[in-house]
Amino acid sequence: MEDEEDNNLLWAFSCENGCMGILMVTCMVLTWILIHRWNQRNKNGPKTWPLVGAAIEQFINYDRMHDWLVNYLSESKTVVIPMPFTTYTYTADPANVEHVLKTNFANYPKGEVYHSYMEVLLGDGIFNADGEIWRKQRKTASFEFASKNLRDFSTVVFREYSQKLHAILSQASFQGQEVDMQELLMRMTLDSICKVGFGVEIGTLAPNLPDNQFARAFDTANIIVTFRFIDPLWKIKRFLNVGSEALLDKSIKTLDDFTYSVIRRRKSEIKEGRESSENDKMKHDILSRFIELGEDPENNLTDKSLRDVLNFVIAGRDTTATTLSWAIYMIMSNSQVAEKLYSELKALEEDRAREEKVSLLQYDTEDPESFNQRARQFARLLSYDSLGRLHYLHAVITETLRLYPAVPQDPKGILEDDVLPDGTKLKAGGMVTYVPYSMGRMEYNWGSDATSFKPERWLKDGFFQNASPFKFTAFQAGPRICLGKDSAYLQMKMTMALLCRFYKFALVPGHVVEYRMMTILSMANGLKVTISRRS
Ligand code: HEM
Repeated sequence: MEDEEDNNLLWAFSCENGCMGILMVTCMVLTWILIHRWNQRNKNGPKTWPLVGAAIEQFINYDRMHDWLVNYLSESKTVVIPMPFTTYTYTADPANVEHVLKTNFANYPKGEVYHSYMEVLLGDGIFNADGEIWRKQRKTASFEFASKNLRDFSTVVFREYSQKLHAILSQASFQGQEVDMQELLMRMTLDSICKVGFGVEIGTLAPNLPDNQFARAFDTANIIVTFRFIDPLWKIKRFLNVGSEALLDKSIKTLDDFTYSVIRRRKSEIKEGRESSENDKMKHDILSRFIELGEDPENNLTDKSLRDVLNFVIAGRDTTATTLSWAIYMIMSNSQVAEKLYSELKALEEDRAREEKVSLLQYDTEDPESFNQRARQFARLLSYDSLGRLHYLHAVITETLRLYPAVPQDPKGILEDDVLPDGTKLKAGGMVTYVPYSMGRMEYNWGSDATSFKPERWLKDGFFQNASPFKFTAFQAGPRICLGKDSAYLQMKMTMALLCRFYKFALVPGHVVEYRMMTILSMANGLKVTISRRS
């Protein structure tokens, strides 16, 4: 009996001690958390929690992450966000951006992590390389992109595909059908970049909008490698070859089969062309030019490095299509801009007809035949030089990129500890990200009307004026500035000129336009519109 009482007493004591212990630990943890939170009362950026940093808040805001950053960056030009095991620094300050992208460029590479995630798709291509490998490719590619041959060839290709798009829209307008502009623009830019890059016709913009194996594999691979950045299990899945990684493997095989067969075909065509010395068989696509350069052993271009022409497809396709989608959305939402643009295009049409000594064909907006003929005539008048005269259109596209940059945030690795011009300390191994989406919306960068869509801000006496590339960062800046910028403007201006001269767009009622959280600022639900014809 006594024993039993002793045991009960012992039990009660140990329970009491246990409870006290738990209580003490709880109090200590709570005090730690309270001190941690108290110390942050004057801190810029999101308030963090011990160990997990700002991960919870970032996770909750994941789908609206770009606007989440806008809120913090409008309070402070640079914010430092602790995360589990690392720190992310985001900046919208042009001085800091110049430091990262130019002044101390060597300290901020794409980095090993990016390279390992993207290698399966991009190999060691220009978009995915650092150091000497990147430098060599940049030199060769810059030379090619500056060539008049490539520019003339691109102009012809972009005109041809804008016309194909015009024809699809014409049919939809006569039949009163809704279309998803983003989907059509994605098809157009894929077809045209495959033509410019590889010299092949993949035909996804044919009137019946066919399914295409290469296009599907390309989209799937692109989505899955992007998903790797937020999928902690991708390496295990890859090792086991299951789930998304198995699908990626299959898609890469399709892309490789296609690319290597084009390389083989193009090589033999070049050889045949030479043997028969038929100059008209000469090709101006990027792949053909690289094959020719590869004949010089100094350039050391293997089939594997020729396959990396895919980098240009990745770099140029979605960026151009999403920018065009947002530009059309901006024009729909700002009718005065649409009208000003229409006037500029009508004036150019008349000027060009005069210059070419042709009379403009009469047409009736209710008659498909004459309407389409006049559009074809206008397209023929759109040359590289005449597009250069469209200053208002240039401003419309640039203003779109200011508010809806195709690459909304661009992270860089940090090789060594550094200090940004505003005093922010950066630790080696972390990430620093310049944020074009936020930069375009900051009053401290663009004045009190920063969030308004105003193409006029880019014009002086009717002429387009550039801004510093460290403030307008849609194309990056410094030694790695986008190589396809001029080519992208050429295609966007060609397409917009033809579409905005002949059509008015209206959003399908109830259609919600919002971005999808991806590396490219695409529209989550596409851009569903109805189209009417203009006189
Ligand atoms: C609106 C259209 C475009 C936008 C907004 C855009 C934007 C960008 C940005 C932000 C980068 C830097 C990416 C990074 O390093 O993380 C980049 C790089 C690049 N872009 Fe573009 N781009 C566009 C169109 C194109 C086109 C049409 C091409 C080629 C056909 C192209 C070729 C490249 C290449 C090769 C690079 C890598 C340059 C290097 O690392 O040295 N881009 N672009």
